[in-house]
Amino acid sequence: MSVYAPIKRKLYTLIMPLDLENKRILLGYKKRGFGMGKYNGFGGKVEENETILEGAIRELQEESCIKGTDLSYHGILFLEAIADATLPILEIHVFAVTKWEGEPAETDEMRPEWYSASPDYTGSVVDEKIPFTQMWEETAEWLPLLLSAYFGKDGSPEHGKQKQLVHHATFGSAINPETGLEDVWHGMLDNYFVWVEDEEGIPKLEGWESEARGAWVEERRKRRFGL
Ligand SMILES: Nc1nc2c([nH]c(=O)n2[C@H]2C[C@H](O)[C@@H](COP(=O)(O)OP(=O)(O)OP(=O)(O)O)O2)c(=O)[nH]1
Repeated sequence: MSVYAPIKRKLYTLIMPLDLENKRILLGYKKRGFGMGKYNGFGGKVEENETILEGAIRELQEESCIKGTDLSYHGILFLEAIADATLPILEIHVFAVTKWEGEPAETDEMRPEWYSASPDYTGSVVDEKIPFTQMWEETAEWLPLLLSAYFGKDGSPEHGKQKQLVHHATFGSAINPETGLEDVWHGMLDNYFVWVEDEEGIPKLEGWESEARGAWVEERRKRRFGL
């Protein structure tokens, strides 16, 4: 009989700078550490003495040298490496930043690069120049939808800003193409994705307290793993 034990969550931020005027997204090429060799937004661990929003603004500045002045909240990624049950679930809070001070510049950790987010964006990853195959696997599930909400045929900055997502993905371990090594954060298995307007009635995430987020993850895990 399995014994159900709630697992810990570790808080991260992930910020996607969007240039609304030129219809571009800024991605960072990670030069070292966790996720080395991949493209992603900017972000990192939330520290004890700061809010999630403060953490987002700090990490954005540390990694890309821009100071965000207009951030929109876009929900949560819950990522779970089931090959190693001792690891915490990554709870990653996603933001877009559409106004900032300063210019993006390379840091020790990240090399920022602009990619076109075409106005004809269809939500398909095919034929897009954004390097989805060199990003974390699950990003291809939600980033096209977010870009489509801002830049797609029916998209607009106002429409984009209203979108929030909940994405719960599990990974079973696979080769990390960037390192060539087996990695528990690869090999996506289950992949549950909703926009918050979804009929499942997810509460507006900004108002979610930590306990409510924890309870939501535990409920999803119980349903999935029958624990
Ligand atoms: N989209 C996506 N983002 C991820 C995944 N895993 C993962 O850590 N991230 C994001 C969350 C953070 O924005 C970033 C990792 O942050 P980090 O390890 O560089 O954190 P940090 O800057 O605080 O770390 P450090 O200075 O102590 O090395 O990558 C994933 O599977 N998918």
